[in-house]
Amino acid sequence: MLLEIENLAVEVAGKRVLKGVNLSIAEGETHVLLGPNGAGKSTLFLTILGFPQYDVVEGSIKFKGQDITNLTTAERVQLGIGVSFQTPPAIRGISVGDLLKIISNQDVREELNPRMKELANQLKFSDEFLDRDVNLGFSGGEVKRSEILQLLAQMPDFTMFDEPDSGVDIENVELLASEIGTLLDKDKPQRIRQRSGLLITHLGYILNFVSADKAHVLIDGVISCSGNPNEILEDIRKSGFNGCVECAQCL
Ligand SMILES: Nc1ncnc2c1ncn2[C@@H]1O[C@H](COP(=O)(O)OP(=O)(O)OP(=O)(O)O)[C@@H](O)[C@H]1O
Repeated sequence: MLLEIENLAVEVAGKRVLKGVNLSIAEGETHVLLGPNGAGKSTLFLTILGFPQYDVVEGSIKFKGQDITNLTTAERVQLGIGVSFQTPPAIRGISVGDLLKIISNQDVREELNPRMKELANQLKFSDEFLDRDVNLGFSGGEVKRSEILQLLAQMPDFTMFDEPDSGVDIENVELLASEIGTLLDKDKPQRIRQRSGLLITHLGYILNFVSADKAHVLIDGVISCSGNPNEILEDIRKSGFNGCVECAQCL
């Protein structure tokens, strides 16, 4: 298993948000995390990433067989974990181009390397755009495309995407989905895929363009059910999260 989460309980600002989450993701797999507002989806992401305000009070997180529960965020990123944030902060004084150089271990005094320039072009970013401060005054779509560009500079083994399609128009969703496919080895046959991912989506629109192996529904801090993404989404579209709430009560 690439990622193994066992009985994870997490408190934020003194409130227990995750109440015993179990989740395993194998190499080459893409999983989807569904659930109503406030269920704890982003909390799970930020705990996997090791943000200090998310206090693990029970359970463990293993990555590539190593217990990472007490590692810093920087150590986890070095091990190969990446994230596309739902609403990333603006960074004054650091340009997108400089950030890309830092992520891809390039000297910031040098020209951005041709591979990154080409990726920036693919994501519809001009040279002038690369000189702008990260996320400062960016449109919703530009923020999302910039997050994906940073991930392409990093190429993590495991990537979490928090609502990658929210606030993005149809044309740009297709573009983003194609790059997300690159980050998840979708251009390779399933048996030789190595990169894995976990995707939060509310409406499931992105799944029309990015295939997923398994979905999980998080209700009030526990995973109430797991299974085929299309079947689970269809149930939720028909009857909302009511069925999942009943399942959660049986756990
Ligand atoms: N830093 C924080 N301080 C206080 N409460 C927090 C903090 N972070 C999360 N919470 C609370 O934890 C609960 C879960 O929030 P979280 O953002 O993880 O939910 P979510 O499932 O991602 O929701 P959404 O679908 O609306 O994005 C919410 O009640 C939220 O208010």
